[in-house]
Amino acid sequence: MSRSLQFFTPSRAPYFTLHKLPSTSYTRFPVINFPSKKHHITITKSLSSDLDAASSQVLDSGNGQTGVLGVLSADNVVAVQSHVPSESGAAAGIEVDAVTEAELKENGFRSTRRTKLICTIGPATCGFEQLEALAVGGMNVARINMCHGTREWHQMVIERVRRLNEEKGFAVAIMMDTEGSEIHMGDLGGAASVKAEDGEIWTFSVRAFGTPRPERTINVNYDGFAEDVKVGDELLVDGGMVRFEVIEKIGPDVKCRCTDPGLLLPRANLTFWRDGSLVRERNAMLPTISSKDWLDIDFGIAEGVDFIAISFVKSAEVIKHLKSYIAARSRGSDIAVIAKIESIDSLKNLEEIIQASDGAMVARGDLGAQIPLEQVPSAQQKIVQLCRQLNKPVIVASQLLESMIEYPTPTRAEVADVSEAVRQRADALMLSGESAMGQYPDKALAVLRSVSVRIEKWWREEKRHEAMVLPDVGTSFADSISEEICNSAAKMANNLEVDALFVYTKTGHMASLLSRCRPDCPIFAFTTTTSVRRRLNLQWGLIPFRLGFSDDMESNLNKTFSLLKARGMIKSGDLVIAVSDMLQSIQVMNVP
Ligand SMILES: Nc1ncnc2c1ncn2[C@@H]1O[C@H](COP(=O)(O)OP(=O)(O)OP(=O)(O)O)[C@@H](O)[C@H]1O
Ligand SMILES: CC(=O)C(=O)O
Ligand SMILES: [K+]
Ligand SMILES: [Mg+2]
Repeated sequence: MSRSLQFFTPSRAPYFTLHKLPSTSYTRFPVINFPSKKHHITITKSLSSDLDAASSQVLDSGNGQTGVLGVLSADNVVAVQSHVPSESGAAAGIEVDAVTEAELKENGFRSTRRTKLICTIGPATCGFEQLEALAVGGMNVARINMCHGTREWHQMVIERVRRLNEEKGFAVAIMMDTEGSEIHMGDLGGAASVKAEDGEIWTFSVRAFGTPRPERTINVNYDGFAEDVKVGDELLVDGGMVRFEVIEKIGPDVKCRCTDPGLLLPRANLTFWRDGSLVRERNAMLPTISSKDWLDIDFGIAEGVDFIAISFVKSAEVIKHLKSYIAARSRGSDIAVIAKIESIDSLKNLEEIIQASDGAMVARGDLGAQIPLEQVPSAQQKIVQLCRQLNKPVIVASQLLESMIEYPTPTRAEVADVSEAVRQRADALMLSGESAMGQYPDKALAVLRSVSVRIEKWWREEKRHEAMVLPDVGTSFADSISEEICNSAAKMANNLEVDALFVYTKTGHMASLLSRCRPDCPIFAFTTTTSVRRRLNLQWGLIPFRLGFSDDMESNLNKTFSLLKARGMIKSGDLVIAVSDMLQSIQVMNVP
């Protein structure tokens, strides 16, 4: 069992962890996070009881070059904390995200970020240090897209994220996104992109082309492609990023002329249109979850991912089927299923689909290829609202900061789009290409972070959030009680201007009910397992802590107060409202 200690410096971003090796004292920490000379670290007295005998040796020995703490002088200390990695039986301790803790201390907890951030991991961000930089930058969930990369690659990313959590005290959740069986291009023989110029003739075919891939050929994954398209159809790549017109069919080969030039990306989505409408022939019969997806899902279950996002969901049935499949296979661990809303069918069956899922994603990339672009914003608004009413977390995804794939600053329009999603109070925002293969993943994440914090604060201070009717979602009387308690507690929290809501929850349900109310103060969600803690990381306003607790609320509260006070996360006099799913009550109190 490794025990680690974390040190926070005044400048917030750099933090580091020391690992105790089984026999010797402490090992070096990664040079990438080593503080610059101007940071000084001290162990505060109140915390020194957290450190065992070996730690004082560390303080007295070593040299800065190798990253041993000893040479750092003893001024300007902010905090030192001990952190015991997950599931190591540290019932007495409390675990919270290292970055959140630093933020809480620096900004005071009323201004912590409420909107959660998801980063798609790709070649630009799969290294351990790159993942760590994203975690430090506020990534709550790492998404891996099964459209791209090999099984080994995905496994490596999952392993790295898990290691980051274990070693550095993060709680980054993992979301696996299925490929789905919609029509898409092949992988371009390994090229990152290819340019299609105006007027060029390209061949689209199910034929497996040799290597090197002949010029201007594109492999298509759908066997019925040549039969289903007609001469004169319009072929849209990624919903119109590049357009072709079908000019001739020769056996399995479909010849097309480029009418709107642009970059073709590996595995880009293909749709074809006839007389201004999307053509849905036999491809409409393709299964939502393909055989390959089922294998990927087995892989996700085996790896214990936290979320599985299902692409191109058409009906609630497929979600129900998947949920029972997971329940039968995943030994009690609870993988949440997210429905990606990105097709016409999913919009038709929206309410049923969301009801059956554990959350939804507004997948604007493909959605914008299936409905007219100008309908995407209203669809987004509707999905976000419905999810909140049905108490399901909702993610707004795709092209939030698309220009940052290439440029270090976003466009004003992109910032406005992000602001709108934050204003709608979606649970989470997602980066795709910006973090997977862009040049500025950390900067893109920083933009999401700063825009979220700024817009949340502005709307909160102006008190301009429109009230939303929250229909009853409880299916039993006990559920209804929990729901009423949460609604009332959130209302009281706003009226009394409390500093934080505390919720003690085993399954996370009470925490989500509070999050649904979007209260003005942050919600400290205490839960006993690391998997629930990671899952809560997707939901608006929740700061998930792992904490062992009992049925005795009095003792839970005392324990929490003293642990949080010792770590400087709350102070005497702070006003708190506490609810729990063990005891149906609302407690209002000042921290003693
Ligand atoms: N694992 C990966 N390996 C290589 N490239 C990747 C990987 N993941 C993402 N990318 C790149 O990042 C781009 C954006 O990622 P994103 O996950 O949004 O995929 P997408 O192909 O647009 O599909 P989807 O509709 O499922 O989001 C991809 O087009 C691809 O070029
Ligand atoms: C995220 C995704 O799948 C889309 O926008 O299409
Ligand atoms: K996908
Ligand atoms: Mg998609």
